[in-house]
Amino acid sequence: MAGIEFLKGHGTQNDFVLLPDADGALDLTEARVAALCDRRRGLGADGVLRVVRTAAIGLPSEGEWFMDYRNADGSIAEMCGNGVRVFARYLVEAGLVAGREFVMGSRAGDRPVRVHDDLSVTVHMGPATVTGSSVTTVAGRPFSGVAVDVGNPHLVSAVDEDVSSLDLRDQPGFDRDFFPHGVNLEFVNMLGDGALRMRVHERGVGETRACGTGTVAAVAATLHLAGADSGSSTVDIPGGRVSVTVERGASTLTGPAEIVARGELDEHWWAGLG
Ligand SMILES: N[C@@H](CCC[C@H](N)C(=O)O)C(=O)O
Repeated sequence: MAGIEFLKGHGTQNDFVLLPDADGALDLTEARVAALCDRRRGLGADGVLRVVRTAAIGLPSEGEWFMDYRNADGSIAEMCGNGVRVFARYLVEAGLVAGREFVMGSRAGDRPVRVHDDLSVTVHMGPATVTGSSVTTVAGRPFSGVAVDVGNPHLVSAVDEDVSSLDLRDQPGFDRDFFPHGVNLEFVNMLGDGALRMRVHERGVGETRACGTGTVAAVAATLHLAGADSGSSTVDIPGGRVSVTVERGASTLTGPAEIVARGELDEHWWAGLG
């Protein structure tokens, strides 16, 4: 029985299983995504990127290819900034796009990308919009934060202590009335010259080593706290470094994209997950 093609990749160690599925034939249930992402009973990943033609998924986009993103728990999210870079590199290397500048679809809208000669990728991430303020609690301690919408929801807390000292193993508390669909929680140290250090607890995943949309949210939030609405910054996350520019109504994210492995899923295992 033929297997199902997969690739494994990561962007600043935010890791993904890619499932090439041009015609949208895979039945990608929540249970299958959760099993694939499980680091013991599956391949292990923070999320799944289904590579599907826009025409096959039936969602609006000018792009030929659509990033159908799922979190490790099987939930659907609107956007993934690290995933988009890995997805773009895959499209280029698989010869599925002409050239290195193209538009990809996502549930948060179209994302123009450019794959550079060194295979890092710049993504036009759209607006990063400050939507208010709220509070998160880590181990019972409250941290106030700036809420930012980057197509998906974020709450960014600038903290005085070194972010590496925070215990993010458990789900931090947040206001479910403010974030009825959940939220990604970023904790940030401002290092001077606009540089940031960040850790993140992602909706639908837990702590990850990087979150691309989160880095854009972090730059937008810290600019907001400084009374500005545009600027550029590097953001250091446990998995590496990205560069972010935020302007009024637009933002870009540049960072690495790696493909680590490719292979076939066992079809009996897949079928048994239902
Ligand atoms: N890791 C991603 C964000 C993935 C989606 C997020 N967990 C959500 O539920 O909104 C990134 O790199 O942006």
